[in-house]
Amino acid sequence: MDIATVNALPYEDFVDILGNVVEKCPIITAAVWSGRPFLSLAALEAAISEFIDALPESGKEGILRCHPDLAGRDLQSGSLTRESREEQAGSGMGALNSGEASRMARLNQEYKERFGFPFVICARMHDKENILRELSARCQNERAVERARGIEEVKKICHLRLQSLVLTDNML
Ligand SMILES: NC(=O)NC1=NC(=O)NC1=O
Repeated sequence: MDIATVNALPYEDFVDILGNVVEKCPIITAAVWSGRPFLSLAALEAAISEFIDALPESGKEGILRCHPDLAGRDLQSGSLTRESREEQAGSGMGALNSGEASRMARLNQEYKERFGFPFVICARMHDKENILRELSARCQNERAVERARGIEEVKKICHLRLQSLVLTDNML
């Protein structure tokens, strides 16, 4: 699908197709719909990014809380969204040994207790060793730093999800 097709989508289809580019936050897609027509995929992405940046801290933290833990309960119970399932599988979250799995669970819990929102990282850009290293390191940060870092990661996840749905302009 190219950006012209995206611009021609009725609202329902726009949200059906693009509603999960930010995990479990279709409100973001619903909000940017009124900004069409988008001159390019980059312009659509910028509209999403601007909507997120304009949110108060509570809104940003709400977006982070919509993300399932890496190698967490949702993965164990098979209730991840398709996108998250693919992302987590790709980074080896489904293939942790028992030591790695318990370390992930402990660090995720520690992170969440410290910040009040979950650790979020763009899993497609990391392997499991890197994710564990990042999680351990980022636990030491301040809340404001992690809120901003988590939102940066949300935008990377969104970028890759959009790339898989909409042809980038130079591919037309
Ligand atoms: N807590 C997370 O970082 N979750 C995730 N990152 C991804 O890239 N996909 C997820 O489900």
